[in-house]
Amino acid sequence: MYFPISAVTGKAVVIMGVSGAGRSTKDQILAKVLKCDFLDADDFHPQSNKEKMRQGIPLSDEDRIPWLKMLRDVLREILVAINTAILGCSSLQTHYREILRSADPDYEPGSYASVVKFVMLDAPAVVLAARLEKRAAEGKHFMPVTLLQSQLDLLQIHDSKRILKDDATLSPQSTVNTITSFIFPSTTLSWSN
Ligand SMILES: Nc1ncnc2c1ncn2[C@@H]1O[C@H](COP(=O)(O)OP(=O)(O)O)[C@@H](O)[C@H]1O
Ligand SMILES: O=C(O)[C@H](O)[C@@H](O)[C@H](O)[C@H](O)COP(=O)(O)O
Repeated sequence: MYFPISAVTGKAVVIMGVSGAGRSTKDQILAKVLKCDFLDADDFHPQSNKEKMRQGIPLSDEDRIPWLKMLRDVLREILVAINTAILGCSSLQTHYREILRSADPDYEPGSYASVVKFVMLDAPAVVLAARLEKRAAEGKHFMPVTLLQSQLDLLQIHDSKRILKDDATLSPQSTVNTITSFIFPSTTLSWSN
């Protein structure tokens, strides 16, 4: 199927939200459909951060900021190479998102005018808790359900006009369609593989 490369160059989309919102699931589908790089922020956490979360201790700014700066640097390399990336990252606070927005070398702090865009996956806490419990019971993940409340408490979306909200209870295909038409309006999607 025809896929216009020019429609998806030099952009980054961060799929944000609390644990269990479905970031990893949807990012992977989105990156496949858009044929672009996919990054999972969890892969960039130092072992100490993962161990902390495994023990049910929420991360602090001191834990998150070096991790976010590393993600910013990786995104910047992609943007400078005029490529596109989808990043799944909690990005719970406004100042965390500012670090990621500054991956755009032209970004003026506080302006929100960055090629790094945010989409928040939003779901009721009861849905999130059920997903995390199921995932943990399957032994698939280090993140315990007991950390969900701390994530919800930390979630700050004062800049919500700059964030596309998406209903995380809908199917991944529906989310991908919403995100694609918002961020890459001229893109022809290929669902073939
Ligand atoms: N739209 C959805 N409907 C039902 N279950 C979902 C949906 N999205 C994700 N899940 C399930 O919820 C759990 C958490 O999803 P995941 O993508 O790992 O979330 P996150 O990366 O945001 O923590 C996984 O077990 C996944 O299979
Ligand atoms: O900022 C944080 O506190 C973490 O990044 C956190 O938000 C993230 O959810 C965990 O790393 C588990 O992530 P997943 O549930 O997506 O694997």
